[in-house]
Amino acid sequence: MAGGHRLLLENARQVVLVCARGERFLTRDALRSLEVLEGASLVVGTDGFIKAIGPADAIQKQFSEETFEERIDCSGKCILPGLVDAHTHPVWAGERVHEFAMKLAGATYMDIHQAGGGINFTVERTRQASEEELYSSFQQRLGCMMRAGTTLVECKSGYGLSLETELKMLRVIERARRELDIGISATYCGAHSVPKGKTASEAADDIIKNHLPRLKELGRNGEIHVDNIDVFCEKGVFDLDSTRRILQSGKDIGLQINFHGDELHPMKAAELGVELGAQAISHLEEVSDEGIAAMASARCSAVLLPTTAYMLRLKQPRARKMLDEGVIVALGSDFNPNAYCFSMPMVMHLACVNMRMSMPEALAAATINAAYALGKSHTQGSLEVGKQGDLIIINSPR
Ligand SMILES: N=CN[C@@H](CCC(=O)O)C(=O)O
Ligand SMILES: [Zn+2]
Repeated sequence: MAGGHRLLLENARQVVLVCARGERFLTRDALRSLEVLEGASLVVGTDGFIKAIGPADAIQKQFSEETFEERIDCSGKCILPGLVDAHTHPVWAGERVHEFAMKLAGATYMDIHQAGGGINFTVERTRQASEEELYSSFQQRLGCMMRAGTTLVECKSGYGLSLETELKMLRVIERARRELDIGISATYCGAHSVPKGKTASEAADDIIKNHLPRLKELGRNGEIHVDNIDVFCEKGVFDLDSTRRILQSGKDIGLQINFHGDELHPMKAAELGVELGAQAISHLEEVSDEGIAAMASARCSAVLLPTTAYMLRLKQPRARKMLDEGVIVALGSDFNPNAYCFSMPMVMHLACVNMRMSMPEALAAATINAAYALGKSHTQGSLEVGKQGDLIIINSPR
């Protein structure tokens, strides 16, 4: 239709752009206050991209001759960029409620892991599940995330460990990427735990010799698109050397490095990530001062996960120090059978209360900086002309 557009959002009390000058991330002073327009409207074109944002009367004049598939009166409401969840484990079968009871009785995450529970428990259940079962529960979980305002989510494999089940999980993620109205950044996390009967080094060899070449082939054929490579770099899981080998091999086939580091023990994972050119490192409860400084200068983003520290009663990651030193701080829900949280608003709230982030810092960390962690801040994470029309309207004046 000539002169036609998909959507007109009219006369919002506020349009929270987050940033307005094509910034790929926000740090330091830029986090003191975010870009906000009062009494503004926004137009999304038929291609799904933002065509105009501005004062309501100016947009009304500019588009007076145009038609829209849908118009929404946003009077008294607030428009925000869709939230970006930079870290989730959303494809799995079974549940681990008995482990929650064990933790309440005093067991640590690693006690349970070393006894064969935790990730390995979920691996058993996920191996037994059909692709259809996994897709069905995954779809429901994504629905819950969307209802809480998430429009772009990072989704990891990692409850297969064997090539067969890792590929089953990645096919499930690929299907959702094609069929559902939510943006997905897919992560291969075959090094989430060391499979029974193997050492970390043997598992790394298997990944490098068998898993990654197959992923490369499937990517080339257009069957499965994977964006990131992840490893759980932790004492008693993957040591620094195995982590280095896996991440470097993933990078060699074109994947962005985005991994779990310095969570339960100081491992110098941040230093390793910077050395390898990682886009993002998650957790970082135990990161060193040198690791923080290195991440800041390398523009390697820190994906902080307030639900994990809360659930496992860990010490909080040092968000304030990271922010003060100019690290690109992002947030993720860490949704997984151990941390059952779909909601980025809840994650922002925990980041403010428990990690002492300000509200603008938390919102930037859940939008533009989380998009940066996924290498997608050129298209998502703020409301700017030319970016995807991923947005949420909240029934609140500010
Ligand atoms: N720490 C490693 N992985 C997940 C937990 C996964 C699980 O326990 O199933 C995390 O990020 O918290
Ligand atoms: Zn995780």
